[in-house]
Amino acid sequence: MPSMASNNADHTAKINNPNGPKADFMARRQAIEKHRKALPIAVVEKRLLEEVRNNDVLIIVGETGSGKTTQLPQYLFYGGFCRNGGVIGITQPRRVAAVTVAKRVAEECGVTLGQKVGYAIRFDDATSASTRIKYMTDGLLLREALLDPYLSKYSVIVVDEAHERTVHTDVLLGLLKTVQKTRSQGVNKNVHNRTIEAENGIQLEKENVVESTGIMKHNQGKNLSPLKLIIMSASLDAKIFSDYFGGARAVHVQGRQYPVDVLYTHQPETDYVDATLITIFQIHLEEGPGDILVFLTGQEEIESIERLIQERLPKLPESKCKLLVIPIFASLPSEKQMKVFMPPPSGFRKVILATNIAETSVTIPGIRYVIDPGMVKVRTYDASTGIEPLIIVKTSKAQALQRSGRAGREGPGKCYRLYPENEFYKLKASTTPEIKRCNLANVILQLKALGVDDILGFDFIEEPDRMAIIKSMELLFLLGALTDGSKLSDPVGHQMARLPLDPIYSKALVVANQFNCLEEMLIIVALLSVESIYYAPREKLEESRTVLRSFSSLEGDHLTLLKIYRASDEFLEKSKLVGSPDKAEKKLRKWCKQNFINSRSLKHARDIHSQIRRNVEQMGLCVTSCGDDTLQMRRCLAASFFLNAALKQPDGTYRALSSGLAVQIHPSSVLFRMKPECIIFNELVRTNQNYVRNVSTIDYLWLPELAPQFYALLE
Ligand SMILES: Nc1ncnc2c1ncn2[C@@H]1O[C@H](COP(=O)(O)OP(=O)(O)OP(=O)(O)O)[C@@H](O)[C@H]1O
Repeated sequence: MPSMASNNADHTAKINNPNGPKADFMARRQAIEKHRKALPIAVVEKRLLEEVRNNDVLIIVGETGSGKTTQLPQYLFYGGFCRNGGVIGITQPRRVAAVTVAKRVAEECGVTLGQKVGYAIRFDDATSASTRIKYMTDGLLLREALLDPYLSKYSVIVVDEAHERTVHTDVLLGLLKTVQKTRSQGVNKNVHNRTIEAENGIQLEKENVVESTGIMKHNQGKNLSPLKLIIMSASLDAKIFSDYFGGARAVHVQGRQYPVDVLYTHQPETDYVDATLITIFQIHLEEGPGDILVFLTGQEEIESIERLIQERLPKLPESKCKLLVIPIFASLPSEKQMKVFMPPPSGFRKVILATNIAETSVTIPGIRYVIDPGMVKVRTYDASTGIEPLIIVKTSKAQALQRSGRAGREGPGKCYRLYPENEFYKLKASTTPEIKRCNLANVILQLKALGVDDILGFDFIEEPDRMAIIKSMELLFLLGALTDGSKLSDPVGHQMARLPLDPIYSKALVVANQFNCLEEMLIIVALLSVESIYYAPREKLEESRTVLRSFSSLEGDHLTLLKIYRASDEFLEKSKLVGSPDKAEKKLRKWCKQNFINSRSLKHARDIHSQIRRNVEQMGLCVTSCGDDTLQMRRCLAASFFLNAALKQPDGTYRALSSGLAVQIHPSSVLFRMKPECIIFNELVRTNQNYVRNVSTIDYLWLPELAPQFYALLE
């Protein structure tokens, strides 16, 4: 039976070579070289280098798959841009792209990953002193700027996939604009003991910064070279970026490697999940070899389609090959995410069910067919209520182009858009920048930590809503992160800025330290940071409720979550005593299934837990436990989440105290039937009703006692 894996030219080199592994290696290198030379960007290599030499800021727009992400950094390296030890930094909006592209480029350069070519993402640094081409997330580069405000080790920074306009990309652009200006003026010649208020309000040369960071000390008196800045994408409105950088030059790289045939439905689909399933099976039964990539909106949808495929597969007419379904979404542990990049076993066709995590930059070997239902889940923010609902909306044209661009990377491909063609033309050209639709508390915290005092005066590429800035500042003030003078408070604000969490959760950890229940809060925050850890198939709903009752705490969902986590931890530790770690993990997955727990979400929460535990320990906080004192724990929850308190009304519904919204306890909560007088909650779900999830019961009188800064204002 022929392998359905791919028609990848590179794969051919993997076939066992009778002349041994060395010949295999040579054949693969030759295939890679041939492939590189055939990329559309290869013919403009010299011109691009000239453009970078002549322009401090360059915008590059080129078709998906033309070779921007993998090739340009190599051209720059060989073009002499690392000559004085400078590093070429390339930012990506997503971790998975940073990792996989770095791996590919290391392979193309014939070097070990982490040497000349490396990557750095949060909690995972595969770079060394010899790294010259460094892929990283945009968020990571922002964190680097906290330690090294000049980004002094970089000679070139490439902001890739800028069209995504993540909040990190937007803030980074503002920061880079200032850093570039400062570096080109060479003001750093007399770095120490001076404070220069640069444009954007960033204090680049504060004495305390110089004193407090080794990197800055190292740079004292050193003449930093100018910084080159490149902004790249396949689907970018170059004008916005060009205007922002004072009329920066934009160049277009023409041509794509392989054609992608785009197909549309005749009619709008009423049920896109069902239409997706039908399309998967149709391709599988009727089309030639090649793997399938499907874009879905989130973990729950992916898991439900995964189940439906497995259910319907046996009923299909016999096909030449079998289907191997592999999910990929952000909260999946990274070793599981990497599975999508591996070739399937012989005789299998891969179907990858992905969120928009696989939408940009990545090349998944073997993909020939893309299914795009045209929907995406986005977080929004309502500044008037402070609510951040996740909603499912239509993609933009830019996203649709990126999605189709995941096919046609190793040969001609097909993209099935599950909507009529005229709908495509009605889509928004690009996605609304995240900064215009998100809670800005985290951004403000980071900007403050960078020394930007005047947030309203910061030169954003597109201004966020003033109201959203003010509301987010208010929130930070109420959380104690800002002083009356709007400076980062000491130590709370500084501690919060160091934690890679939503500010409310960062504050909860700081508060828990004071309540002596940091051990418990670390677990709770980790569990609140993942999608639901419960998993109950519809047909087993009653059974799951009975099983889960054994973990229920009458005091609420937070303590219930804590019990589940501890029970799973105890089970895992016991299993490790009698078997290998792998076997213990396997047993834990079985335990999860029996207890209707989503083992993927639990694993993700365990990873987050160990990461944030390391963070707080590095910050010098002491991880102590309040033991069985659940009263203390609930007081700590009230002190942490006081902004999300709600009071029972005579009709049995609740009124959220900060927004005034009428809400109800979600049926999945352990408090759904009990209906206590006063609650705090962590999530608001908007369907036809406003439901609150992750709820605990508290005493109303605790609120003015533990959060007088807010409840005194309400009086
Ligand atoms: N991990 C990989 N495995 C196999 N081939 C790869 C890999 N990464 C890249 N390629 C090949 O290199 C080509 C260029 O990829 P690259 O990511 O540089 O393009 P791009 O122009 O940046 O695309 P996009 O705009 O979609 O990010 C791909 O089309 C593919 O043929």
